Amino acid sequence: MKCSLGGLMSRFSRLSTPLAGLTVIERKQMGDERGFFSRFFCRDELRDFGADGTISQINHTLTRAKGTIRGMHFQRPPHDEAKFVSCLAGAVFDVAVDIRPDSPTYLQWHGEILSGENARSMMIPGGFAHGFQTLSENCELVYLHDKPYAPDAEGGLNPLDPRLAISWPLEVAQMSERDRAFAFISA
Ligand SMILES: Cc1cn([C@H]2C[C@H](O)[C@@H](COP(=O)(O)OP(=O)(O)O[C@H]3O[C@H](C)C(=O)[C@H](O)[C@H]3O)O2)c(=O)[nH]c1=O
Repeated sequence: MKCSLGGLMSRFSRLSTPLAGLTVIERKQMGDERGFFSRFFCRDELRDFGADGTISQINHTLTRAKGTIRGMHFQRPPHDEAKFVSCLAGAVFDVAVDIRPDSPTYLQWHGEILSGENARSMMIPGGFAHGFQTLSENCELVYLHDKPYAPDAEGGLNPLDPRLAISWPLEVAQMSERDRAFAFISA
């Protein structure tokens, strides 16, 4: 059964990125005088999310200060998770880093602005580290994960690592001690 009101109209647009497997999904908003309705996720249409479009966990974060960086986080295999990242309030510069050892774009990054306004999500397969910088105050993000949280399998890259050279838009306002402590990648 198609995931739409009887018709075959897709509820999402897809934008490709320079990193294979990393996709930007744009939610279509069906507006009327009251506001809009949009489908946030649809397993049938987004079956390429993770293993088979299955959602294992949904997380929600609030980041209060503009300029804060969270990341760059990942889980090691076999817990390497796909993430569907959306910003419902505020705006963030969302970044994924290719950490697939055999990838031709290994250690390359791609960034997108996600905001409540632009209705965009980053669909990130396993094999990427993820992080973001807030571009406004009080940013709320929702993450869909295709695998459960596995703290013993957590890893991270330093968001300020010169080897990654991520072009963060703002001065860094806040980072957790844990994120600051991630070692730089040796040359
Ligand atoms: C990720 C996660 C964390 N936690 C606990 C662990 C800590 O006690 C607390 C905060 O965790 P952390 O400081 O890792 O939160 P963030 O720095 O926002 O990390 C997240 O943001 C970056 C950008 C991501 O991409 C990851 O999804 C996620 O790591 O929540 C859980 O209980 N379940 C979870 O799935």
